[in-house]
Amino acid sequence: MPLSSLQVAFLGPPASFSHQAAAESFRRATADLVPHVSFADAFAAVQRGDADYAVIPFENSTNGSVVQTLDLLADRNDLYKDVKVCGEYYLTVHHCLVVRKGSYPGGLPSYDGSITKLYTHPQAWGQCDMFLSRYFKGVERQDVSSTSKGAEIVAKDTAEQGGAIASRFAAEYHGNGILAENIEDRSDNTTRFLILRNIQSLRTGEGYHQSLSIPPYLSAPAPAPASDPAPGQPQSETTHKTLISFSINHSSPGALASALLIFKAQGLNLTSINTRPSLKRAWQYIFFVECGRQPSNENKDAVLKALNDLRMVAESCRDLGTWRDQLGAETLQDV
Ligand SMILES: O=C(O)C(=O)C[C@]1(C(=O)O)C=C[C@@H](O)C=C1
Repeated sequence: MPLSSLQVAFLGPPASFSHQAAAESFRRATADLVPHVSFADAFAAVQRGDADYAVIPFENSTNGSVVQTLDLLADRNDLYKDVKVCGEYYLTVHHCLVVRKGSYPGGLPSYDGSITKLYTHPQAWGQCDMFLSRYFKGVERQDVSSTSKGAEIVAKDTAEQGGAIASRFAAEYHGNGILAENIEDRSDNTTRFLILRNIQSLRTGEGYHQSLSIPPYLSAPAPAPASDPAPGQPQSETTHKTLISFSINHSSPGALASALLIFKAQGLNLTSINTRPSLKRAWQYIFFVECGRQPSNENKDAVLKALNDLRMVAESCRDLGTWRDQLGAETLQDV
């Protein structure tokens, strides 16, 4: 029986950066890319099984973590208990100042300062700070659900002179003009997206990945090689990353230090730590720890052991998934 298309959720409307990341990361699969109005909707679609995967921004090289995503991963109300990370994708993000088609034909050199309102996703402001301070100081800013939504508003609303920060793709998709291109502070501006799946779904299990010829990083952990490597030698060059969230009793001295030492004891390399408020008590946090290991026979149970030990010292603890690093081992060591 032919396999039906994969359903891949992304933050819409079409032509958002999330759309681009979804299209690029599933380019080798037969997939329907389905827009959702919020990250929460995309998480819910994966939890319900309406979507096989979701492609969700996690952090940006200029502006840092996407807190909305961290809050959804924190899952304080147990809404997304089967949603886990199975891959990642890095997208270089170039922003444009998008305007209504036909306005400002002379471009930025002759821009007269008449734009009264700017629209974009909250993540994009901090990525274009220098350009905005130079040309749009004091102009009202309105957060919208995505960069693409901002471009759509500018195209439709003829009552005001609006501008949006969005991609060239979004400008063209919504029929806009472009006042300035590459307005991001740093030319290497990159957003890392996480690829989420439902761990209960057979359609997103490892066997399914392999039968579909979809990107290898969606089938982490990697299968063991035919012959065992020499003791101490890694099984593959690719680092496996794991994301774990936990909360601890802050009143106990050294509780956080003890929790972090567990990763070291298991030979897991900590690559990032994020926090979000627990929302149980003020000034108490949920910690998100990302750790990496080069898979070897010696460390194949390292994550499981770390989770078991963590459960002894943490108030709560959750395995949010393991996947193959897409940056490459050398780059990871440099960071
Ligand atoms: O608004 C979009 O186009 C998105 O896909 C969201 C998002 C984000 O939240 O980081 C994705 C990439 C860019 O960093 C800016 C915005």
